[in-house]
Amino acid sequence: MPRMASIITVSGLTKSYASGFQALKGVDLKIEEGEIFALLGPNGAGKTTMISIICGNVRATGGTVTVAGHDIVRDYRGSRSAIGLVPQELHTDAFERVIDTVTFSRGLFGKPRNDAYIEKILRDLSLWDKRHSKILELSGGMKRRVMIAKALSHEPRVLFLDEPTAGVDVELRRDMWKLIGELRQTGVTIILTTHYIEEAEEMADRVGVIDKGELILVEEKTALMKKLGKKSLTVVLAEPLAAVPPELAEWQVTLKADGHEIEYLFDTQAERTGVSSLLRKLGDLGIGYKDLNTQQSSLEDIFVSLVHQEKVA
Ligand SMILES: Nc1ncnc2c1ncn2[C@@H]1O[C@H](COP(=O)(O)OP(=O)(O)OP(=O)(O)O)[C@@H](O)[C@H]1O
Repeated sequence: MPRMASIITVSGLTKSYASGFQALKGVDLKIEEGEIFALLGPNGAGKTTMISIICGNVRATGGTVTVAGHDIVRDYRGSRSAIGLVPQELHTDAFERVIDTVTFSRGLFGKPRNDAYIEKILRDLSLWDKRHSKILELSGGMKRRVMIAKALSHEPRVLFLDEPTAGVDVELRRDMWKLIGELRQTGVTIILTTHYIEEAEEMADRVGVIDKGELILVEEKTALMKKLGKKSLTVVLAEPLAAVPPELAEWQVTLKADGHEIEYLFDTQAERTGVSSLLRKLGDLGIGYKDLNTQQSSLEDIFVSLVHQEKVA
């Protein structure tokens, strides 16, 4: 990815709620203009807190944030007008018509009326034919599109999508992914929170993992998957084994499927993966096999092991 200017800079961000609970413990993060950044984390990790602070809906305890060069506290209006926020919950007046609610949203930011722009976003979001429909007449997917249209109505440079596909079916999720991909073509920077790892895997240029209020990792997605990617080799045995033979100790294999399969996890980046020596050893031991297959670990496996490591540490 070519180097781009940062559009959001978060420095030493902390948040303690009135209860004393520390939801953010000093987060530093730069978001580059034009990228799709996925913020991953388990429930309660602090994703919504962080987004709410950047968008000016929650006040930070410490640290600074700038959006498009505007400090979110000293220059709230400047930073807020650079941001479009698609919240988790759909809240919009059910009886209003699509075009009116989107036009009104733009007005809230004090932007002059621009019918051509509103038409463009409604067309981009496939809502133009529905522009005179009342929100309540729309399908769930269309309602989500209206929320995005509202968030884009004032021409923000950054779009936040908080759990854009929570609770939607697979088809609609794929639709949303396509749509988000198209939005990025318009140059808008997209930050999404998700706990569907597949979503990050599919969409993001970079991934940040937040856990217990700390950003434990920020990395380009492809580099991350390459670096931490593991493969598993499954050996389907001709005859089941009751236990792993001690001779296989150095490979750290596990028995699966009632002793019918051996699973071996290996590092794809290692010079010697140990696969061929393992198979040779099986031959030496007279352990026959019927089939072999390998599987690349997903971002999900990486995420689970990262968050798990944190818990153990
Ligand atoms: N107003 C509040 N007062 C006290 N604690 C809060 C408040 N809002 C959030 N928290 C706590 O802060 C932590 C982080 O919450 P946050 O909503 O940011 O997490 P999240 O990563 O967005 O999780 P989810 O995916 O469940 O939305 C949670 O433990 C939550 O209970």
